[in-house]
Amino acid sequence: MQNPAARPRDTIAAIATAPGRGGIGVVRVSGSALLPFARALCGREPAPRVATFARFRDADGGAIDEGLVLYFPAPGSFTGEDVIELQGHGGPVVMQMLLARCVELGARLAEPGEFTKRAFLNGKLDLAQAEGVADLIEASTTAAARSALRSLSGAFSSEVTRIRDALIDLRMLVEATLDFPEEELDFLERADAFGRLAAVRRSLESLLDRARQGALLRSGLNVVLVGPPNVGKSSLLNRLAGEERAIVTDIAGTTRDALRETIQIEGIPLHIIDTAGLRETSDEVERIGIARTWREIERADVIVRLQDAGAAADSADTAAIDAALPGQVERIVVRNKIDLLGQAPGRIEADGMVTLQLSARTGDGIDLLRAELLRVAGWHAHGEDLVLARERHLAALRGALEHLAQAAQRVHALELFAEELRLAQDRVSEITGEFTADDLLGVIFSRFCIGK
Ligand SMILES: Nc1nc2c(ncn2[C@@H]2O[C@H](COP(=O)(O)OP(=O)(O)OP(=O)(O)O)[C@@H](O)[C@H]2O)c(=O)[nH]1
Ligand SMILES: [K+]
Ligand SMILES: [Mg+2]
Repeated sequence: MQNPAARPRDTIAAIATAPGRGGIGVVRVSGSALLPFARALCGREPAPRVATFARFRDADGGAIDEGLVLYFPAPGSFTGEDVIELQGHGGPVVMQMLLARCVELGARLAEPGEFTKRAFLNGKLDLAQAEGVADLIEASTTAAARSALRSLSGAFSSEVTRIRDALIDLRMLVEATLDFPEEELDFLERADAFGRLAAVRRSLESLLDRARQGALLRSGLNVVLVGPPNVGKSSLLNRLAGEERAIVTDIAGTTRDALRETIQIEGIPLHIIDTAGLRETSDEVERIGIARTWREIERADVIVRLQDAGAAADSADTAAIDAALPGQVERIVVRNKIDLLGQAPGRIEADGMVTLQLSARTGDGIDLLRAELLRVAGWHAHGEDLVLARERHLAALRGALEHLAQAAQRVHALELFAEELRLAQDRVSEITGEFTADDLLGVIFSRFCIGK
């Protein structure tokens, strides 16, 4: 747990509403013993936890704005400290004046995520819940928002805590037997220690699976459209996006800059990237565009490699592209323009490689591509129990599972068995922040927005 002496005590303030003009703007202040602050600002002490009308005053007693003041005495507040919220008129100038007045009264400007960080340090939220706050604000789909709310309300944390507790029970059992070396295996078998280890592994695997699905919801996938010029990459982007985003012409080398368009399939954000067609060229601008294509390919989660359905499947240009593409990235081959050949849409799987036949122009077969994108993304969960995981959570869950796999192989060396259980427990505890380095906290909270 955190050292209480290390708790921050200075007063912080920030505009908590989004920048720009709005009907209402909120300045949030957190610190200790804020009543004198409120008296100086509002001319009187607001009652706790009720909305009080007030005139916000400058140092000379002149009005800056009028609105509502809310006062949450410690520890019954978001941060666990005294919190004051000033609801004024949502203009950027008046909000800045109100914020400046708070600074004049001794507050300093809050860093990004500092309110939530204080809530964490004061034990109001664990780390996974704090991340849920940021993820809810940043959620780009309704499914992502629902999962973030589940994390925020502690559903993810309590699942993690249950697994941690099962590991602690198991460790206690194993460590208790270490003193009786003759009977230890017998004793552990009677206590079903190995059955319990298998059960913890199953719970971790299930959580990791749902966390992986959640990670997909959170950040989506980069899907890069590549191929020779004129095969219809830009047409396919437009078809997937449902609008004319990219320029389409019959001139080879039309697309230069990579163009990115985010679409949703079953709530999963997919970042579709149209690129410059790959070929040898002496055109300087096109060459720069092609260099950008390769940069996008490096960042791809899925590559959709297009070819003209009328061209030979193993034509020299597509063969050269295939040879240069990274082998470990998921790849879908699309034979486009089947309308010109009068062919029906279709899906062919051979040697683990899926080829789709479709027409970007007519839209025939586009559903096959959508379904294929979900399939290669590994999307299969639809339930309410998704976890909006971050890479850090996935790494911790994977690490814990590795230690448990090691433990399962060490049942004849019980000290090592116990040690692997301890390491697994540490990894699981990283998620809720019981066991987390300070520099990691800095990284996590600095990515929040100001005022949160
Ligand atoms: N008949 C037919 N024509 C298509 C289809 N898809 C694209 N085209 C045409 O093919 C030509 C090239 O399409 P683009 O989408 O610009 O191709 P691209 O791959 O983006 O080309 P570059 O940006 O130059 O690399 C245009 O004239 C499109 O109208 C299709 O499915 N059927
Ligand atoms: K073109
Ligand atoms: Mg193009």
